[in-house]
Amino acid sequence: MAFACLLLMAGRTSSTIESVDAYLTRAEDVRLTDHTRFAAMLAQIHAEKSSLTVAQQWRLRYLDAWEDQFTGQYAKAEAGYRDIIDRSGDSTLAAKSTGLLLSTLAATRRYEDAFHLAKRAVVLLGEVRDPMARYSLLANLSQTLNFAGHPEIALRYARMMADDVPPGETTCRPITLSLAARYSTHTLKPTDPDFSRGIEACTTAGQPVLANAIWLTQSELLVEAHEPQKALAILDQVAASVRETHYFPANVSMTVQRATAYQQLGRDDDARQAALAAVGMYEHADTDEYQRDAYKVLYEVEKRAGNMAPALSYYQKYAEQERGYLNDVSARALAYEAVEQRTLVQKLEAEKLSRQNDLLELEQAITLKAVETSRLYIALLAAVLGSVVFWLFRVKRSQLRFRELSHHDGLTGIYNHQHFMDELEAVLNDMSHRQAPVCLVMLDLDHFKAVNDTYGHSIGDAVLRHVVGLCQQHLRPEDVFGRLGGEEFGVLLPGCDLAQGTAIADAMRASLAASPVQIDGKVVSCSTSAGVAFSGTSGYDLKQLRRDADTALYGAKRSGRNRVVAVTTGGSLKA
Ligand SMILES: Nc1nc2c(ncn2[C@@H]2O[C@H](COP(=O)(O)OP(=O)(O)OP(=O)(O)O)[C@@H](O)[C@H]2O)c(=O)[nH]1
Repeated sequence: MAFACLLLMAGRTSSTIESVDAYLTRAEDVRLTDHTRFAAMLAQIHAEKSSLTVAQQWRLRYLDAWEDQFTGQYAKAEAGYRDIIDRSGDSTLAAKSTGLLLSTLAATRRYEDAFHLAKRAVVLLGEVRDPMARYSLLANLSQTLNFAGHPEIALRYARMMADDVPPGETTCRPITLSLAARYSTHTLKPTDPDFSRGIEACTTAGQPVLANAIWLTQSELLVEAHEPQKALAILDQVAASVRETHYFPANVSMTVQRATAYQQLGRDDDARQAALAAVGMYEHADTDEYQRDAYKVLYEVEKRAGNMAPALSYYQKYAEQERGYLNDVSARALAYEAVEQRTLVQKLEAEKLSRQNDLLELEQAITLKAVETSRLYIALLAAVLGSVVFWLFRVKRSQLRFRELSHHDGLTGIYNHQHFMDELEAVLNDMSHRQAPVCLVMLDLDHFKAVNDTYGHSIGDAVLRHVVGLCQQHLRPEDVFGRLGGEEFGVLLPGCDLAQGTAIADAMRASLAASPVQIDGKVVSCSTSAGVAFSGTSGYDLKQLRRDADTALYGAKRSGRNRVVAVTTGGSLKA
């Protein structure tokens, strides 16, 4: 973990060009390798700030933020980086600022913000075209993920960097970050060949901060492996360079390692001195693994010397640091998990929304389908009902028509023989019950065969219809009129005595005789004979009445036609 802290600020080197842009580039390049010069260049360019273009002013803002971060003014640095990310419109500068803001947030223990930003940075990775900006972003992501306790992901980012080293860059940073991640996995040995490869690459690249970080990692592993002599040899070798860079984490790490190594060697005074120097490097109360290790050395040394009071005091401080450090580690892990969970929840919510949307669309589709189906059903039902009604109507009409046909004569429309007889039965029955008078009149056209023969059958039909029409003019609603067949008709006259019945029969006869039919320009004369039977003489029996009426009719024919003959009392006929 010490190595992860050591790498929270990493830089690069470059060349000299004579222009504002070149000047800014040169300042950026030397910020780590020659920080004093960088600070001077920054002051110089601020003096000429008014002549800078907008793009150059944003670059200056970026260098200012970097300097704020380097000098520990994290709030100012963060404001600067966020300003650049949000407003500069320069994707390369925004990517670089995102990377550095990541390390600033981690350094100030705002882990949740840092990991949240790391999530955005991963998205940004796909958008950044500038190879260098992408490379830097990968580096910061690797550091942040390692810091969050996910060295395996950090290692993958470091390998992505190694696979795509931009022109002008070396393998220094990928190796450094890869070693840092591997250190966190506790699988790194101090003899790993990457140490020498990394130190050589970083030294060649003029990156003393990173080269020192690798050295210090190797010595740390040696201390942990209880090989203090070898560790001290490395520390002696890098001491000057570490002091020269003024990089705080490296300086404090080197001092604490030295204290531990001395203590392992039994050089307690040197150990005490180095450990006190390490804790003295902190201006503000803080908790980290360096102080923890320093207080542990102090506690061990004082305990061995029998100084129990200071030993106890150092032990308490050691315990505080240990607790603080562990809290910090778990805070990082918790923050990382919180961001992961939040991202997961957002993703799930988005999926849920999408699913709900799908469901809604499906429901709408189903509703539409249901509406369509209902409409179809309604239409179908209406059609079925319509056809049923139509069918019923037709059936009824057919029934009525059939009844009409079965009750009525097709040519004249009056009752046919059968229905006439049925009606007669009913009416006679009724008359009989009431003992009311009733007459039955039988009509038979005279020489109708001659009409057919002379004018044809169709004119004969027309004459038949004409006859019926004329007769109906003399009949009351309660009278029953029927065609018995051919040119023979019957009329039942309820409530009529013989005289009334005979009179009606004669009225019909006379009307017929006086009304020749005009058809197709032809005048056809027609007469009828009639026989009348009366209930008063024949009774209410249909057969008897019919028989008597027929007899009377026969009498009318026989006595010359075109006349009415009635059956009187005793069965005699009267014209
Ligand atoms: N045009 C037409 N002729 C019919 C119909 N039914 C019967 N006839 C005719 O009516 C005539 C009846 O003739 P007949 O029974 O000899 O009687 P008639 O000629 O009327 O002579 P009388 O009854 O003795 O006066 C026949 O020629 C039948 O063909 C019909 O529905 N239409």
